[in-house]
Amino acid sequence: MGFAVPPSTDTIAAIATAPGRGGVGVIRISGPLAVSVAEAVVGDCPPPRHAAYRRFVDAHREAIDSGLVLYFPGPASYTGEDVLELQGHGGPVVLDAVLARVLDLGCRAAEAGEFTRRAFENQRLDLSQAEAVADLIDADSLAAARAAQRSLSGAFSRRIDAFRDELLSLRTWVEASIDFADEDIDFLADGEVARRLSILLQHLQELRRQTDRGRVLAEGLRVAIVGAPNVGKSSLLNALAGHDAAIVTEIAGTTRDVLRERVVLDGLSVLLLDTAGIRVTDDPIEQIGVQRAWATLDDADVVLVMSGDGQPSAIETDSAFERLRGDPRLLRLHNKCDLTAGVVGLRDDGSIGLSVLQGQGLDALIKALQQRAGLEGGAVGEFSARRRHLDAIDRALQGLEQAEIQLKVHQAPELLAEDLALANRVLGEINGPVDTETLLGSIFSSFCVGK
Ligand SMILES: Nc1nc2c(c(=O)[nH]1)N(C=O)[C@@H](CNc1ccc(C(=O)N[C@@H](CCC(=O)O)C(=O)O)cc1)CN2
Ligand SMILES: Nc1nc2c(ncn2[C@@H]2O[C@H](COP(=O)(O)OP(=O)(O)OP(=O)(O)O)[C@@H](O)[C@H]2O)c(=O)[nH]1
Repeated sequence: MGFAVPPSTDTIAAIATAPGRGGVGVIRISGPLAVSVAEAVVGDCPPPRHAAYRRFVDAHREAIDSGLVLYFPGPASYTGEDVLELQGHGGPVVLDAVLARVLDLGCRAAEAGEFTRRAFENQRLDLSQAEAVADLIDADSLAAARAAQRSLSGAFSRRIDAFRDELLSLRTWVEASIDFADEDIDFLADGEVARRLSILLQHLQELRRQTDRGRVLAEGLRVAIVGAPNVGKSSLLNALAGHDAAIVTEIAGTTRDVLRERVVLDGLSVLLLDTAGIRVTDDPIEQIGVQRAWATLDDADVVLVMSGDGQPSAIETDSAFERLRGDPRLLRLHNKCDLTAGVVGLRDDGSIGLSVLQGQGLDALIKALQQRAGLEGGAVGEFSARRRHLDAIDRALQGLEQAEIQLKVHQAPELLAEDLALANRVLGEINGPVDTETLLGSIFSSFCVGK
């Protein structure tokens, strides 16, 4: 695809198991020195893909550890290069000693995510599959892990590729029609292009919905809480988190900064955001805090608006919240129902009655959040995804909408073809190859060392 990475010449090594004590600890080595490291440390290189039990020796032939050795010759390996695994005892001192020996033999300590980066560069994985490796490790619910596993095995990549094929076929057709334009056939007039374009748009919108579900699975549903002072926002946060994550007091305005808390609610990963401090203010220092709170709110998937039962919410009464009026992300909560004997749980108008103090109505809230995530009633996400992917799909959608305008309003087939090409290019960033070091760096640096 016009994107060549020079073969890696150095050999990388790292402890691949989690730091600390463990039953077994694995040292992973990838690169051209793999075979010679095996010969030096265990005396021989075992046959490919067959575990062999050996002593691991230091430079004086004294045993540091004993364990299993595995050799995967490239390209049929995780990284696509020669890979060696030394599976020893999982003690930190032992593992450090074996790693030090391997580094002495000419290997370099791997950076975070470098094994997977090599797998990507050697086309063992595409970019969204590489991201799925990290999402699988970071999964905080079984549903998230399953979705990440599906993306790792290519479920998401195939959907993107299939859509790009569809896009390409329309583009080829449009471009061919442009070439034959002087044959006096008005190809736009028969409506075929318009029909196919509208089907493409529908397909991409459906893919966007599924990608958003996958993003929520992998990254968690972002749930912000707003409301007047003292209505019980922090109490709700603590009740959902199951511990005192926020400070609860009877003094109004206790919460000063944005609090974030990741919780798993009935299998749904949720990032709770307590955005206190939104008010109209002339104080420049306060304004910074207010801006930060708004930025968090703008990013939220759901905005919980809490008021005392029977009281109007801050959205109605407080001009600072004006811009949230009518926002489809709102979910209204009426708290302190214990004081009013108001209806607890889901109400006819879609709002929810709670008594956080008595732990009532929380299950109705969790159910409503699951519904907002598109994952209620045991629905499964087909794949995991990230905000980066969603952004690319959004830009592609804009391209297709633009294409529709070119077609309907301007009847400009050349511009239409260009918009289709743009949509295709943008979607290409999802699976790569991409050659921007910043993007690759930001993706792989968030991995563990040894992955
Ligand atoms: N010991 C160990 N366990 C591990 C890993 C590892 O590297 N080492 N993994 C590390 O992430 C995961 C498994 N991932 C892997 C992915 C591909 C290949 C591999 O050798 N692929 C070849 C051959 C495939 C085959 O025989 O069917 C290939 O794709 O060509 C190995 C591990 C989880 N468990
Ligand atoms: N009766 C009753 N009191 C509650 C309930 N939930 C919270 N409270 C009380 O209301 C008071 C305020 O609760 P917080 O959770 O601090 O309220 P907040 O909205 O976070 O307040 P600020 O941080 O000041 O904005 C505390 O005394 C809580 O114990 C409830 O369901 N019923």
